[in-house]
Amino acid sequence: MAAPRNIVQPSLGEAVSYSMSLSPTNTFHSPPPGHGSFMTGGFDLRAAVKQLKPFNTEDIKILLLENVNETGRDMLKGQGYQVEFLKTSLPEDQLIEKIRDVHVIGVRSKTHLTAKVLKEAKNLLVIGCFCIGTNQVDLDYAAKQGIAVFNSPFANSRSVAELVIGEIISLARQLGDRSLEMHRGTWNKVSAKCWEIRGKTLGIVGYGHIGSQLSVLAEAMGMSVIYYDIATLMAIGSARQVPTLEALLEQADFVSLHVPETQDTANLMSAKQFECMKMGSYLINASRGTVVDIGALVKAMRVGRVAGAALDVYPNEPAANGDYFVNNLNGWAEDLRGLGNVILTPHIGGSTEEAQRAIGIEVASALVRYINQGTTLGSVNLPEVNMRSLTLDDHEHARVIYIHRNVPGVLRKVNGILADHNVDKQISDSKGDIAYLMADVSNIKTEDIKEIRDSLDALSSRILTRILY
Ligand SMILES: NC(=O)C1=CN([C@@H]2O[C@H](COP(=O)(O)OP(=O)(O)OC[C@H]3O[C@@H](n4cnc5c(N)ncnc54)[C@H](O)[C@@H]3O)[C@@H](O)[C@H]2O)C=CC1
Ligand SMILES: O=C(O)CCC(=O)C(=O)O
Repeated sequence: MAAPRNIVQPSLGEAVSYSMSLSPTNTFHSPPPGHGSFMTGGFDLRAAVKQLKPFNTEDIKILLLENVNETGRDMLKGQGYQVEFLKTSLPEDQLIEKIRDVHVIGVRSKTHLTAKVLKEAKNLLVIGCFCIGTNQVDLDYAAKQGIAVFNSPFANSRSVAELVIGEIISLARQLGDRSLEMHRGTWNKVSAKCWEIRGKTLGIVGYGHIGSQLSVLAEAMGMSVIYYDIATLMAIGSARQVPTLEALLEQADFVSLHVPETQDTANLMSAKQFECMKMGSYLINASRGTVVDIGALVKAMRVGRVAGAALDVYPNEPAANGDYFVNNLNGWAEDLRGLGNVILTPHIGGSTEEAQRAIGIEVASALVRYINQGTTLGSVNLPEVNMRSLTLDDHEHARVIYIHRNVPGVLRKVNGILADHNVDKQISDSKGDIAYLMADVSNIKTEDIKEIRDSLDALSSRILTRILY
């Protein structure tokens, strides 16, 4: 069982500001800040939001890794937080050194926030994954430490789907090879084994945000779409769900993978699955590197079972740009580089200006909301609890946030502590072993706040107490 953490609470001080500016040229495919429920957390605010404080905002230390977009950086800096920004990920030893000190960390897909790393993060309140995938974070461990995790669930989905459409055509026409040959000075005009994609069958594995978006685009290009998913999902357009992965592999000319990294998806495409694929079919993987057994893919390509592949993700990816796509990192790298009609990209599926700007804003907004207001709306590892913001009309109010182990009798004890105060509103929810309670208390004096905090901290169920006022 995780021990309760003692967050170093920054000193009492000035209120925080909720202002932010946006470039008028930005296009958003996620709801922008200030748009309906996005910033207000589902509530239509009629009165001015009260700026809550337990801290000087400049006491909040944020570490942003992996070149998080400037929209997100600016928004966090605009709050007055201390923001350190690095373009790359960090090796584990350096990450551990840095994470000891910070209240917030922002990462993308390459920074592994394992239990070993998070154990050292004594002050960490919240993690922002500026991407879709959250497999790089030990979500359970984080929850047990009371560390909230937020991501951006669909802001780069369209970018991935568009990349895949480009790759389907490129593989069918062997564009990568023709272009390489021309770069080397060779004119090689061929039509053998080059195809139109019209009328071909695309098999999508994982029909979530990206898979379903790809389905729409592929049908618009004249393809037939089938999909396999562990959930029964509504087909979009004329797409058709098939009952098994094998059924999909037997029918598809192009197979595109869009599943998350889980225990079940490790080596989802292995020797047995390649044998089920049609002779001369194509594979695209822009999900996670662990989903494909690449050694088995190389073999399937050498015997012509697979006529081309586009890979955007790899089991081991380097922390920074450079000459890293070699066997030291992944044992089969040279084999892949030697094969014809293989498109290799450095995990750029979500790397567009549009996606990165939208992700920056979406995740930074969630972080600001969590730090300043305590609402967990959109958290991937804590129960989602949302309460309307305190307004300027709410004098002498405090917002009590108590993250605790989900064990019997806690609410009775918490309500005992709050019993002599006027609890205006209270919400509690649980997710597995963890529960999150928020209560707005009125007619409260500064000395009451300390007493409430000390009493809550003394409960055996406590993971983390925060009081915003
Ligand atoms: N290459 C890149 O830059 C990017 C890669 N990704 C990756 O793509 C993945 C998918 O993204 P979304 O579509 O947004 O996720 P999503 O969560 O919306 O959809 C995933 C779908 O996969 C299904 N699924 C899960 N396990 C499965 C299994 N064993 N077999 C079949 N279906 C299974 C789920 O039921 C769900 O419908 C992400 O988890 C991430 O790892 C996401 C964005 C960018
Ligand atoms: O762009 C990135 O850093 C990661 C994209 C990705 O794989 C994701 O969003 O899950």
